[in-house]
Amino acid sequence: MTVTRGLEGVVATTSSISSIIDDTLTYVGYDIDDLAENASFEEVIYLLWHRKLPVQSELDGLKKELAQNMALPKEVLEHFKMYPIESVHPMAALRTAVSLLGLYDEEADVMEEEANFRKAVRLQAKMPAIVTAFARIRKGLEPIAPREDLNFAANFLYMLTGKEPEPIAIEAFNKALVLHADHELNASTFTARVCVATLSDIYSGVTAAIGALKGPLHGGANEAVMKMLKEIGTLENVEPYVRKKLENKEKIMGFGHRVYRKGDPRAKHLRLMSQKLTELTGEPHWYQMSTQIEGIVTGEKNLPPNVDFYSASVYHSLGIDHDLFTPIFAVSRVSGWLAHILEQYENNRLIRPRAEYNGPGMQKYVEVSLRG
Ligand SMILES: CC(=O)SCCNC(=O)CCNC(=O)[C@H](O)C(C)(C)COP(=O)(O)OP(=O)(O)OC[C@H]1O[C@@H](n2cnc3c(N)ncnc32)[C@H](O)[C@@H]1OP(=O)(O)O
Ligand SMILES: O=C([O-])CC(=O)C(=O)O
Repeated sequence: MTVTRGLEGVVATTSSISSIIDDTLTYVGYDIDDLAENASFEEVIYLLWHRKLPVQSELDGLKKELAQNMALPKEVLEHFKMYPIESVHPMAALRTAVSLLGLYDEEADVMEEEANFRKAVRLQAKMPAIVTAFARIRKGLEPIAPREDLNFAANFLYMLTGKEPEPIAIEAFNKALVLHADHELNASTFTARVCVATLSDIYSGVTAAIGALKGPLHGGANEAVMKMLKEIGTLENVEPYVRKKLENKEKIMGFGHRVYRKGDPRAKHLRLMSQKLTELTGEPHWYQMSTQIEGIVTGEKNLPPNVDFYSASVYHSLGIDHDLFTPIFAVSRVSGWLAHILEQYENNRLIRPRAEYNGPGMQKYVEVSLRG
C-alpha cells in the first residue's frame, strides 16, 4: 500500500462545479476574478447548482425563494436560549442549529432530486438567519426578520444590525460571499461528500461540513488572523512578532495552502477591499499591519496569503464580531457544499479508502483480572 498523508495530490472524484488549475480558480468555467467583479452571490448560487448563469426570470425566482425561506422555525430560536450562551462558539451553535433544522423539515429524508433542490434552497436561505439570530440572542437582543426587498448580502447585514447597510458594505459583503462560495475538494466539501455518499441526508452532510470548516487549519483561520492582528496591536510590533513565530516554527494564520503555489487568486480582491474599508473606518493600521505581515511571510517563507488573511480585516471593518467570521464563511460555502452534495447523489459511490495498519501484531485476549 502507498500511503498519501493528508490525501495530498489524490484525485478522489470528478466534478463540474469548480476547478483550480495552475493557480486559477473557476466556478463552472468562469474565472473567479470575473465573478468577484461582476456577479451577485445569488447568481453564483444558481451557477453552482445548475452549472449555468441564470436568465433574469430564473434569478428573480431564486431570489424570491431565498427571501421567502429565510425565517427560522420558532423551535430553533427557542433552542438558542438553552445554549450556554456565554461560552458557546457561534460555529458550534451553527453546527447544532443546522442539525436541529433537519428535525423540522418534513422532507429531510426524501431523496428525490426535486426535494433535494427544495431543501438546498431552504438551507441556503436559513444559514444567515441562524448566524445573525444567534449573534443577537447572545447579546440579549431580539432576532430581526429578513426583508424580502433586500438581496442576500444586504439581508445578512440587516438581520445582524437592524440597520439598512450602506451600499459599500453590501458590495464588500457580496464580494466576500462570491469569493468563498466554492473551492473544489477542500476539507469541508470532501467531508460533506463522504457523509452523503453513504446516502445520508443533506442536513447530515452540511452539519458534518460545518464541523470540518470550524478548524483553524481551514475556515477557522479567518478568526485566528484577527486574533493575531489584535495581539500584535501596532505596526512596530509586526516585525518582532512575526519573526519570532517563524523562528519558533509556528504557523502564521492566513498563509499557505495545500493546492496553490504562487498564490490564492481570491486574496487580492480581499486585500483591495481591506485597504478601502479600513481607510473608510479610520483604522488603516489593520490593513497596514496585514501588508507588513504579508511582506515578511512571503519574503522569509515564500508563502502567500490565502482567502482567510485579508477577509479578517474586511469583516472587522464591517463591524462584525470576530467569532462570526467563520460562520460567515459557512453562510457562503454552504452553496458549494450543497452543489457538491447534489452532484454526489447524481452519480454516487460510497467513499471508503484504506488505512495501512501500523499497530501491534496478533494478540490473544486475556481476561480482565489476569491483565498486568
Ligand atoms: C479556506 C482555507 O482553508 S485556506 C487555509 C486556512 N488555514 C490557514 O491559514 C492556517 C495556516 N496554514 C496552514 O496551516 C497550512 O499552510 C495549510 C493547512 C493551509 C496547508 O497545509 P499543508 O499543505 O499540509 O502544508 P504544511 O503544513 O505541510 O506546510 C508545508 C511547509 O510550509 C510551512 N507552512 C505552511 N503554512 C504555514 C504558515 N501559515 N506559517 C508558517 N509556515 C507555514 C510548514 O511549516 C511546512 O514547513 P516545513 O516543510 O519546513 O515543515
Ligand atoms: O481548498 C482548500 O483546501 C481550502 C480553501 O482555500 C477553501 O476551502 O476555500
